[in-house]
Amino acid sequence: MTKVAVLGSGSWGTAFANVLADAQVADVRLYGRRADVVDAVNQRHENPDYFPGVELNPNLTATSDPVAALEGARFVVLAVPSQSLRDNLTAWRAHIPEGAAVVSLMKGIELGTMRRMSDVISQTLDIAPERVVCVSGPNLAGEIAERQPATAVVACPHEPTAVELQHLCKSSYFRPYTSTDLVGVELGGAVKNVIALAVGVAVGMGFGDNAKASLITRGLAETVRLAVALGASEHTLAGLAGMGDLVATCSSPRSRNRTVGEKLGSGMTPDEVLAATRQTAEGVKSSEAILALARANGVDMPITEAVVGMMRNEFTPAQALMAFMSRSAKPERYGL
Ligand SMILES: NC(=O)C1=CN([C@@H]2O[C@H](COP(=O)(O)OP(=O)(O)OC[C@H]3O[C@@H](n4cnc5c(N)ncnc54)[C@H](O)[C@@H]3O)[C@@H](O)[C@H]2O)C=CC1
Ligand SMILES: O=C(CO)COP(=O)(O)O
Repeated sequence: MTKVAVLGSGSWGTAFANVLADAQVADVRLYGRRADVVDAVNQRHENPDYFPGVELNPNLTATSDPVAALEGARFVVLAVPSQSLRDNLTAWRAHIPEGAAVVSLMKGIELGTMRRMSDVISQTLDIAPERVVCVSGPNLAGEIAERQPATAVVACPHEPTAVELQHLCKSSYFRPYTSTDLVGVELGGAVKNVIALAVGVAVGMGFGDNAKASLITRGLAETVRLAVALGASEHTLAGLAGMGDLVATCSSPRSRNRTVGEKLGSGMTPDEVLAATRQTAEGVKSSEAILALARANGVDMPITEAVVGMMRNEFTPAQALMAFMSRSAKPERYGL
């Protein structure tokens, strides 16, 4: 059986490891830092912190020893916060098997370097981009842990590797498609978190579906502008990792990013919101990196700019709305 190591036993690491175990074609080992989580997965087939009452596949085993998790792995799946990926990888690097493909589940851009996660992986591990895969799409972890139906995209510049992972994670409730457009798939996942923050702000301010749909649609337009400028195909952004994920995240009260925005929109300060947020809301930090990336490439991203301004406490949600609505009148454009 193909061995797969999943490193990170938070929300998505646990749910994706369970998808792999349910697909029944891989031997899956989940690494977690916390002994109590590891014990609960092994003994009660549950991760009570994230999915209380949800029964995980009994064949899914967990360990708090990364070396044991990584031994013999054909795929190494990474599910940690984007901003800690580089440090985590540096610690794990020596134990990642030669020739293993490395899979990013992250949806963020590194602060400071403006790098996509696949780039951080190939740089830190000194491996070719063809060995790096990204899985993304409309994948709210809670729904997937409950085995509700979902689709996703498995992206890798080396298509056979994407197909190999596709077979390992295809199950009765999880339908993965493949793509070779790693740039488009990664940017779709990272930028949608920022747009979900903006949608959350609108919800928190008490606005309705017109405002939400407007932000989703113009959010997609600015995502496409950035992605195409960086070499992605605009078709990718019309697909599951672009529009699909944007719609799911912006519509779901389960989204951490949308929830952060909602709190901001309802009058809490950025500091108060962050103090009340326990899980990873990638858009908070990635919005800064995405805005820097946009500016470096001459791309206009007004919604991202508004989110950054609100998170920096430079202006209020009401001021951000005013700034957006009073932009110069122009023809509607999608993409560049
Ligand atoms: N939760 C979801 O619905 C989905 C999340 N993602 C992405 O997956 C990535 C991981 O997110 P989640 O699993 O939701 O996050 P989480 O906050 O639930 O879990 C993060 C995990 O990383 C571990 N970790 C390792 N080093 C860490 C450090 N230095 N600081 C904090 N935690 C550290 C934590 O112990 C924890 O197990 C993010 O990029 C997120 O955007 C993607 C799709 C769905
Ligand atoms: O990426 C996700 C859904 O695809 C999860 O979104 P949040 O991180 O906002 O919860």
